Amino acid sequence: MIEPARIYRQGVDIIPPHPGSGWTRFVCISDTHSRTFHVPTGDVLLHAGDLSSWGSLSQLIITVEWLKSLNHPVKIMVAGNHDLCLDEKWAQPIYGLPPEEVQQARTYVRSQTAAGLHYIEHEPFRFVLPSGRRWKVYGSPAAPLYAQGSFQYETANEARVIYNRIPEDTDILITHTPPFRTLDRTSKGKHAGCHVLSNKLAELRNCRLHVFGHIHECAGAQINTGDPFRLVDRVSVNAAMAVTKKAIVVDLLN
Ligand SMILES: Nc1nc2c(ncn2[C@@H]2O[C@H](COP(=O)(O)O)[C@@H](O)[C@H]2O)c(=O)[nH]1
Ligand SMILES: [Mn+2]
Ligand SMILES: [Mn+2]
Repeated sequence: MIEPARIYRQGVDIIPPHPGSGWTRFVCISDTHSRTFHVPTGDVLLHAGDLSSWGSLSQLIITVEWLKSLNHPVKIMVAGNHDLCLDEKWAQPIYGLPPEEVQQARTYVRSQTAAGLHYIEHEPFRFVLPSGRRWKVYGSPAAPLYAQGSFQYETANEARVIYNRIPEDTDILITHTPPFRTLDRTSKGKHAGCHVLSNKLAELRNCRLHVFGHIHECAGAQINTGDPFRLVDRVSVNAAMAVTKKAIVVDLLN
């Protein structure tokens, strides 16, 4: 029997050649914080936020220019709580950024599609690969409030409004925060993921891959199997690179 998902950790596992047109290779990264890395090739690159070190446009540009230089045919990024220059609500009060710089940053990230790089913020993105496989992605930069930062929510109600926007037929979910109790344990032993998001995931019965980051010290991947109410198994990836410096590669059977 062919297993529908295969997971490889850069630098730990030997990553085999692309398994062929019946598969899609996703390269998952997150929390690069204005640092650049060597990452494996693949069909689709997914970045789950904390693009910049401390939220200025110049720091964001370092990441975006690096992502543009990578040769994955489709590249998708969301922001995170560090990416203040993209957040109209908090860039000014927290960081003192003028509204013009926020607009400049938002226009800049949205204008990279010619390089195959797509910025998504609480919205779906659909694409078709040369193999003919269509994928339905949804991306959100949100995370529970922790210190000051961008795109954070304070209450479960706010979280519900954010995550209820995810379409039921989503195949690939990218969020900055982990869900509660999935690869979300901090070095102090706290599960810092979002309860509302973990409840929402139970409803996303087609979701094959969930990529997130944020909790740097819990990077890794796992397959959630065995739930009789799910239509497909889901691969969960905490792709944070801040500690490991390594990407996680997931091959999904088309
Ligand atoms: N106990 C919690 N720790 C958290 C939370 N969010 C982040 N963190 C810790 O900070 C680092 C770095 O996160 P970053 O967003 O600043 O890059 C992370 O690895 C955790 O150790 C939280 O909600 N609760
Ligand atoms: Mn981070
Ligand atoms: Mn973060």
